[in-house]
Amino acid sequence: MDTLVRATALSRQFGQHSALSDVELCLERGQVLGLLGANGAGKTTCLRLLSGLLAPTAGRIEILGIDLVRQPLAAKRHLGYLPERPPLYPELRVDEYLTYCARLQRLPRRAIAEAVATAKQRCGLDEHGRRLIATLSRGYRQRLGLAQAILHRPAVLILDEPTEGLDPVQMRELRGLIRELAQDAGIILSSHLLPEVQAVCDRVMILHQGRVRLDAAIQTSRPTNRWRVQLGEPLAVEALKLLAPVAEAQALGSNRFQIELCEGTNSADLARALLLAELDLCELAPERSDLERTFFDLIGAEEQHG
Ligand SMILES: Nc1ncnc2c1ncn2[C@@H]1O[C@H](COP(=O)(O)OP(=O)(O)OP(=O)(O)O)[C@@H](O)[C@H]1O
Repeated sequence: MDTLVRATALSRQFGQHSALSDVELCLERGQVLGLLGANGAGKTTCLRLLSGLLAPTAGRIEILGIDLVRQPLAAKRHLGYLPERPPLYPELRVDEYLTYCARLQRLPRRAIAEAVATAKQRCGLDEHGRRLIATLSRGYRQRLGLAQAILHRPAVLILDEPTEGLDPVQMRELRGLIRELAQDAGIILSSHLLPEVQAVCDRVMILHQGRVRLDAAIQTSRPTNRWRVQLGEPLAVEALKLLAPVAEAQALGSNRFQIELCEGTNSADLARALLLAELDLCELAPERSDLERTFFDLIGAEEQHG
């Protein structure tokens, strides 16, 4: 395994407030690690520590084996960082901005034009080099933020809520780009959106009040095909098991059931089968994914909106 980031016993206090406590984190090449948590859980603090923008109160961070606190310049050479709001200058053109960032990254002068062209190409900005940043849409600003983060081809990319504020099409494109970038790098991103983490990450760390509550691989092998059904009147669960689309059924109450559908069938097949059996269907809703259930079990439904 090629370990890119290792954080041990990482903590950060703000006065008396403990924003992050005893976090252990490990990122391998090719991996996308998602930090998931409600507002104020400590995600941004964690990412700012890992990117060297904030000093830890305690603990150690190694980037490709280099101590980030003791050798910040050497370690940061391997890091690309996209903060929640990309640091853009609206009065500059895309090319000017990326050239400026390449100089800040101390890329050799002769390598700058090619690095800018490659970053633009990877982020779908080929046609936009001459545009003023002030005139870019939110999605394109985010792409530009990502382009500045990958200019120097870092081994580690740290992305703070990368799809925040994007429309669904832009979101999908950016997720595709993140997966593509992960082919030869390691990526840590934060999000408070469960589907986002499920769509793009291999591992998830759930943070709650600054502590890691779960660190686990994401199961992508089989999408859940479980549904919650409420009928107008009580029914024995065995009767449901006889319906063609139903692979498994479990009673949650006299008229409420959790149903697992057979492969190749969907909720419309289930609804049709229930109606054909002259059952009074009151509600049919997708069951929460495993990650969603875990999140709610660990953190509590009320914190989701906190
Ligand atoms: N500079 C600071 N000074 C004081 N407290 C801070 C500072 N930065 C963060 N905090 C506190 O640390 C805690 C964690 O904040 P953080 O921004 O890391 O959470 P988050 O998970 O990124 O939240 P969000 O999803 O809202 O961005 C919060 O209670 C926040 O108020």
